[in-house]
Amino acid sequence: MNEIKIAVLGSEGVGKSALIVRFLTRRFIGEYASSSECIYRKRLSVDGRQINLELYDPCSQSCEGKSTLNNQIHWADGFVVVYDISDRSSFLTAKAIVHLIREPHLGTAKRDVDSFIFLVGNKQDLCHMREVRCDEGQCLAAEFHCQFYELSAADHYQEVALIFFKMVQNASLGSKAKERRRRPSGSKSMVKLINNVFGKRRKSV
Ligand SMILES: Nc1nc2c(ncn2[C@@H]2O[C@H](COP(=O)(O)OP(=O)(O)OP(=O)(O)O)[C@@H](O)[C@H]2O)c(=O)[nH]1
Repeated sequence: MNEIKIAVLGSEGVGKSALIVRFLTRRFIGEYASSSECIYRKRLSVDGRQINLELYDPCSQSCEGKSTLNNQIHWADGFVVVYDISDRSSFLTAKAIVHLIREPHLGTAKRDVDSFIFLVGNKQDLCHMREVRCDEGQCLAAEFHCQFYELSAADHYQEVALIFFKMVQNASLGSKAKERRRRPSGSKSMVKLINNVFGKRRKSV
């Protein structure tokens, strides 16, 4: 059984939890608890192989047990780096994160050869408020050898699912015999995910 670890990174409010919840439950809820970092687990069958997927959703706000970006980078096999197309500062943060992931000093070969980065411009449904052009995302992705997607967690279940499946597929091809490193604290099952979505502090759209 393969284990694939994917970190979903990006600045506060870009829709990291929305993307993960959309993938895991097919639903866009619109309000997500964000007071703690967590890992969601899912078992998948990809190309006939059983995969134990772990999805890391960091806490952007200050909270106990917060892992550093460096730890997140060392933990993950692949990265979904998210920005909000209607928020230029989130694009700059995404750029900094991608840069950091590609930094040679952070890495071992795992970072340079095996790591996969998908750059995702979320909230495409807010294109009337767009601050980041699509070609800017494409250029950044090309510069850092990432795959690029622009979508809306609110509107596009199929695209969201495709991103995670592709990432798992890529990472599973490159993940054989990888050493396991420190993992961020916190862990949530699907039951806790549901509680998390429905039961905690709410944020409005
Ligand atoms: N219009 C629109 N809103 C979205 C979309 N994705 C997420 N949102 C909204 O953006 C807000 C933030 O979403 P979250 O998923 O909590 O963002 P996050 O990146 O996990 O935020 P933190 O946990 O604070 O880091 C919520 O109000 C979501 O409903 C989208 O595709 N379109």
